[in-house]
Amino acid sequence: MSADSAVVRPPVTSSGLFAKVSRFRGLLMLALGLLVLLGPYLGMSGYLARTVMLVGILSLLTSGLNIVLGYAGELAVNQVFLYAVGAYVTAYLGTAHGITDVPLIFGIVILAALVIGLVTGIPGLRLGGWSLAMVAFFMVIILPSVVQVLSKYTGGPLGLSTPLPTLFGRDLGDRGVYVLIVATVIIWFALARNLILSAHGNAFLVLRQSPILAESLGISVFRLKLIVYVISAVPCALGGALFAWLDGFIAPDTFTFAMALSVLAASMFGGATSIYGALVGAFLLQYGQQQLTVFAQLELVIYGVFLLAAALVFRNGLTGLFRTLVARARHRGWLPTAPALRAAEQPPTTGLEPIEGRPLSCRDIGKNFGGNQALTGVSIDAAPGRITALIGPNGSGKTTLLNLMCGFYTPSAGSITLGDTTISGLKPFKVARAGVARTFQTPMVARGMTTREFVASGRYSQQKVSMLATVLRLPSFRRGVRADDSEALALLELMGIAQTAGTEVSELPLGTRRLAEVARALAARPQLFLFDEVASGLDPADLDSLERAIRAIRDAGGTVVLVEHNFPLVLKVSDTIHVLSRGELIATGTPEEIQRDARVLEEYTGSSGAETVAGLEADLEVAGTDNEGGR
Ligand SMILES: Nc1ncnc2c1ncn2[C@@H]1O[C@H](COP(=O)(O)OP(=O)(O)OP(=O)(O)O)[C@@H](O)[C@H]1O
Repeated sequence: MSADSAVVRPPVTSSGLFAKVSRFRGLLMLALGLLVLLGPYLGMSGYLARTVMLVGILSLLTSGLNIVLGYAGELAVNQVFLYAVGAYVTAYLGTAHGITDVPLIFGIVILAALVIGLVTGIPGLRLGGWSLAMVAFFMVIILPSVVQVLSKYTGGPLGLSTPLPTLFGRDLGDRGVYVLIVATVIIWFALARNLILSAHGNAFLVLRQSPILAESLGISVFRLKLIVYVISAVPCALGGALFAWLDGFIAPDTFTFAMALSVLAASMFGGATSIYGALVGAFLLQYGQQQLTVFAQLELVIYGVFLLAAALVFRNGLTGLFRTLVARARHRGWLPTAPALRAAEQPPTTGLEPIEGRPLSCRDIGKNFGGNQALTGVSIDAAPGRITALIGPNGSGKTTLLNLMCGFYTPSAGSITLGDTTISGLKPFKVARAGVARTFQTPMVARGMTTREFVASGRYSQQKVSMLATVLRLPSFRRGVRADDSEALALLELMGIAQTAGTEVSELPLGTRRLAEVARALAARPQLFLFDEVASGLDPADLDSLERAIRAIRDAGGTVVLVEHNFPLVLKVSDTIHVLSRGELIATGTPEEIQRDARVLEEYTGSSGAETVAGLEADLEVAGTDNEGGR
């Protein structure tokens, strides 16, 4: 199915207040930004202008933390270090070398941020989680010592004065600095918004919520986290340069641990996963600081209270609270609901474009979990254009074998090949990129994405639209969005759930989520499909859709491996069935052969083969029910 032949992007059907506000939200934000930008020319007081500038600078730092915490899930609170680097580089170049040109300084500062991001991020992210958080804390703690050691350049405890910036040789006065700061903030948030509201932003969401899902989408978790971490350094360093120009003087006591906490508090209070939450949080913190003298005396205590309040009362900050209230109001009918995406007015798609399935071969596979021998000498094959089922009682090793096929486990013995490629031992994201897609026993979906976006995320590793094209909204970005949309909608239609395209995927019922997962797997256009108990929890209508989809994949030439407890489905769709018991392969055959296999009947029913097929089905069905929602 090509993007072009697929379903046309469905029209938005609702009108009214919501649609109008959504359509003009970008314009409203821009108008608000312009109003603030022109503030000094419209009679804004000097005090208010300074507040706006400080809020803007703090929001840049908070935005840096939001990106790394809210989207990469890493508590890297090193924004103040990068802020200091930006400020000192600007001050030093201005005083020692007379370099004050804004684009040049911005270029140097961004480069410095990227280098520091890479140098600290590579080891920090390799160690992961708390180690990275410690590296980040450590960077802030050692800051005064670094300033002292480099006092020849930093002025040590005495600080450095900073000449005013120039733009192409012309001095920027106080108003010019104001415009520069506000314009930088507006541009940064516009670019950040473009990145977050894109396939890359959706990949960030998946990355934070489920590294396992990210890897099975072909995303290198380490690489993407590093990219997010490095990007997050940029606004912090720019904020430092702007602060140096704003105050005209910098000293080590500006870059304190308390400031690091204020950035964390602003992020928590505004909402770490909201694009504009950084502005809300920064405004509250900065305004509070200026208005309440008690703030100066009890700074750390107040930040602590802010953090506690954010953690206990509204975990996604004020913007999250706002979103929840709006959702509730919509639910109760007090506000118009979001525009529903209508299924395309076309008959359901019944076929797929040809898939170049490749043969899967597992040879003498053994898997040992610290003394627990989960698999021993298992050899199975799965051919393109055929459905190969893997059945067996609970604990017989089916999921272990599936996890070996997709790289989540490495075999203790034996090897797995897909066509000519040995995939055993490869990292999961490399196996995914080699052409393997899977679903999970408990569907893995990311919160904050529509079903359409979730299905399109299956295409991410083939994504050819760069982050640069995305933030600048170049034509290639728009082409990518159109292709993603039409492909995702066509696949949702194939699964019979096109009407859910605009619904939050994590809110779908279990059965529909399973079908969305199959559509997501299909979107990756893999050669090998691994379905892990995909039928459990489906009602008859969903089961029909699933059966149709599995057959469509087979008929298109895909290689399908089905781990399943739903025996009627297995019997209906499979070409070959492998039966595992206690980690060993006990039978291989067609559905008819397996139904008559004495060893299989004995394994399932405990008898020597006299039991009926109905008894076997019943046993397998019970096993399926027991297992539902297992992992
Ligand atoms: N990560 C792990 N660590 C230790 N043991 C494991 C691990 N994963 C699986 N096992 C063990 O391997 C054996 C096979 O488990 P597996 O989940 O593959 O069985 P299964 O056939 O998929 O069962 P089910 O139908 O219940 O999903 C079990 O004894 C299980 O306890």
